[in-house]
Amino acid sequence: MTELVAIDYRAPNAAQLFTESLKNTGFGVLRNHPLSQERVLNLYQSWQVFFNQSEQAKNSFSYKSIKQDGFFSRNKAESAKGSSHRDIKEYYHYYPWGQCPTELQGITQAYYQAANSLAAELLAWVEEFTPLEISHSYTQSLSSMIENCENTLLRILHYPPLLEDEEPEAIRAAAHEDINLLTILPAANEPGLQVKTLEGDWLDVPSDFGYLIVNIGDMLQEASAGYFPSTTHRVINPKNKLENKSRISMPLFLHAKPDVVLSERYTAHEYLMQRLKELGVL
Ligand SMILES: O=C(O)CCC(=O)C(=O)O
Ligand SMILES: [Fe+2]
Repeated sequence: MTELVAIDYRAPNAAQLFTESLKNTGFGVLRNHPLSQERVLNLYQSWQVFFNQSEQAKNSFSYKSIKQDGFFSRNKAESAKGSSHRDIKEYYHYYPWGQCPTELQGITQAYYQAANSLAAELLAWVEEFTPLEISHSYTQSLSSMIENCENTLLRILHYPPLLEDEEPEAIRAAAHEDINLLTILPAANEPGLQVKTLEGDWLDVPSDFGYLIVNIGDMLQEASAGYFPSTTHRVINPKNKLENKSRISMPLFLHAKPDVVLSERYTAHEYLMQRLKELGVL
């Protein structure tokens, strides 16, 4: 794999091309997809206003450890598994049942629903093009794993401009794999996302505005006995002063219902709890 090519969501063979890309690289990039750019841009701008507030104002939405909805300040941000530094970021975990600033509730919920429906459709594409010998071992259909799941999470991330008082080894998001089944992520407003190739090189993910980046998470890797690889990715720091701006991004993490049996080793709930402990946020 040397580059990721964007697939037209509306092409007749999109489902097949997309699933092949996920299988071969852990990532798929879609263009011409139904999540409106205008809506995404509006959310970036509105959440930037939220993040520009004082710590005190933001902390009135502080997350609660078990439920995990709400604001994670920079000094509570997760450290990637195996990393000894916190990522240089702050973020908000939005669930339709969770806390949300009133002025952001309407647009955020509308986006959550649209993104959740698209993610469900993409999971159905993956299911359709899973070889039978692999899908035989799914304990239930992929589509039924997510039905009415309340754990699907919209994370709104803000990576502030660097002040140069950060720990020297800390980066915006250290190398990690996502926990869930599938992640869908509109291109952020600034570059920085990189994916690790099978050969171990870091590759820039195309960040043209309007692209949708999709990746496999650990739960789908676990449920498919490794057939679909959960790919390592990271967000690097701005390369120079000119690039040293706020960066907003908005992944939706599609989750399996807690009681879904992923494999002989884990239910979705057991797996999630183990991973949250590793990230230092439980
Ligand atoms: O900010 C990004 O582009 C990616 C964020 C990410 O990988 C994550 O939050 O899991
Ligand atoms: Fe991630």
